[in-house]
Amino acid sequence: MITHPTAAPADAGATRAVLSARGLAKRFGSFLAVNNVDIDVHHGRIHALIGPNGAGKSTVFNLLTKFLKPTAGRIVLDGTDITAMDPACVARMGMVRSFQISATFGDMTLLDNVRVALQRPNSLYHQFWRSLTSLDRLNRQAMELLDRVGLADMAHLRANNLSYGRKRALEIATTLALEPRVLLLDEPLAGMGQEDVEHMASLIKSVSRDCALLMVEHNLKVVGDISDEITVLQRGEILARGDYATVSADPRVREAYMGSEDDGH
Ligand SMILES: Nc1ncnc2c1ncn2[C@@H]1O[C@H](COP(=O)(O)OP(=O)(O)OP(=O)(O)O)[C@@H](O)[C@H]1O
Repeated sequence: MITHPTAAPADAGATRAVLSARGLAKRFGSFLAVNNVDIDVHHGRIHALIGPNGAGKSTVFNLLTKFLKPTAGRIVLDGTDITAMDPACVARMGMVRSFQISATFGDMTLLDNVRVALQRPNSLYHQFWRSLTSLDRLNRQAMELLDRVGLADMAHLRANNLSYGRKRALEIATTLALEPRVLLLDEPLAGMGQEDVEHMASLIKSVSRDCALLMVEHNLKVVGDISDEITVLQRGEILARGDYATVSADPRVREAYMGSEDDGH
């Protein structure tokens, strides 16, 4: 079945979207980079934003995370209109963006990296920081997060000593310290070898159980394996959306990717 680009997905009403955008548009001068994009990201689900180079994925990502101001449209987070809010404000509301910059400190141990993240103002654990008795709790929590991303046995290594893939797993741990309601990942698999890709893909899947997750990703094999819903952009507009079987069978999507080097299959 091919879904109409502007129609809401069939099961969109089943759970309320944590993050929702309607009629999103972005103009750079006279160039309309994004036009009339609707998107819903649900708790416990992975929504992948895909499309050929220049389709508008990063622009939509930056609009949703408030790094760009939309020319038109509305963005709602947990029922609150965040269209006019700044990135720091939406971060405090639980929208966490990862991978646009490295979030780790190379000279610090993995444990300290996660402890720093747990002490950030928008971390729910910040409140424990001041009291000495809370240090045990902080350490325990940091170790739990490292364990969750498969790095517990390296807790006392310096982050600089990690492989690229493990650094990114550490970034996930520091991101989780903020207890995101919505997690936005910008090309989380970029530059990784196959083994790291598989580890990161299963990590993303496991993380998504506790939040609403949106990722921009070029690796279509992984997108197909772990996404619950996919939005395909082309020239700034929604070309198709639905589950992987739906969008991959859509002749318009196939045509959009023809000749593209992005297909991870
Ligand atoms: N700040 C800007 N000023 C002018 N044009 C821009 C700006 N940012 C993006 N664009 C243009 O908007 C279009 C969409 O770009 P965007 O980076 O969102 O695409 P993308 O799908 O993320 O591409 P890629 O997969 O190559 O990263 C492109 O034509 C790009 O040149």
